Amino acid sequence: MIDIEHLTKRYGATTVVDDVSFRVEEGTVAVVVGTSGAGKSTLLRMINRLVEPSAGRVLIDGKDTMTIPEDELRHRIGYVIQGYGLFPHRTVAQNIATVPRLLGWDRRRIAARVEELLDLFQLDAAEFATKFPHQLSGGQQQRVGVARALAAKPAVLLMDEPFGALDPVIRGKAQDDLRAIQKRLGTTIMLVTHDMNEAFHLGDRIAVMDRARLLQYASPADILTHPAEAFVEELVGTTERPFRLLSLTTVQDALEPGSAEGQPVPLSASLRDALSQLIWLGRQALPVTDSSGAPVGRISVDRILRHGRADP
Ligand SMILES: Nc1ncnc2c1ncn2[C@@H]1O[C@H](COP(=O)(O)OP(=O)(O)OP(=O)(O)O)[C@@H](O)[C@H]1O
Repeated sequence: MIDIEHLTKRYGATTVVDDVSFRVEEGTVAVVVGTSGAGKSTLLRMINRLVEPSAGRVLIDGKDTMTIPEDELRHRIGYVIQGYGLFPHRTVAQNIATVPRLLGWDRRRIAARVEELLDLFQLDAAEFATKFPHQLSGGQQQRVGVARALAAKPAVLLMDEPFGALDPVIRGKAQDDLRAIQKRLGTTIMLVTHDMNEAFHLGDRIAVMDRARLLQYASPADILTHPAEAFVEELVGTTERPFRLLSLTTVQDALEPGSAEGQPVPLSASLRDALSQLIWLGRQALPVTDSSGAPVGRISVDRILRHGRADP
């Protein structure tokens, strides 16, 4: 859990983060969005004290970060930046082993951890452990960067535009993978991005910043349906609103009893994907199946449209 309390950063007469407070609950993902120069990266970097706050404080699991030695703090908090910051002359295994080595883990424990992480990130150890960063694709480097940040099992992971350098297809996959790994490990994540789709895809909570101030901190659905200020509404994109809302809800939440003809939709699909399939196939309703492929009901255009309204 991260508690940010009245956090402020000034450079001379300029305030770049202005009295920001919010809590990131344990095991959840908070995404910080906002325009360029809003203060997002500075806010993130105050969590691990790469930037010293001018005022306010940060507590991690209730402990004031000022009472934790800086080295220890950075070992306890994973940090991933755009470009991944991999050491070019170290192999993938050596990169991943960086923090465990600094912490004095023994060789066998480090080797086991590296293998475990390569496996988790779907990188075949026999092929990748001894490669150097320049021998990897952007997507593979990105995975190694996140694996390295997670090596010492940090409770908190900070990510600054972690997918910024990836093309849209790889980016979507990397986001899905991160979400799955985060759920599995229960890591608390604070992630900075420019990309609203990414914010809605990954965030349990979204923090909207503008000109050093936090304008709103709320769930994606709340940000969409109750934007605190005109700026938030604008940032979310009014034409995108219903589609974003539909992406947040699964077929399970709009399931109707009964059956329908046609290609079935999985229960776990988003309403956006279900609507897309309904439009494409020219149907008013389609059957729904669970993960075993068994029919469990139907999904209809009418029901989906109700979920995309401002006031359902
Ligand atoms: N070391 C510094 N000295 C002076 N000003 C700084 C320093 N670091 C950041 N700033 C200023 O603070 C403001 C916020 O910067 P920050 O990088 O936090 O914004 P951001 O929201 O992350 O922007 P972007 O999305 O473009 O990365 C900017 O106006 C920047 O110029």
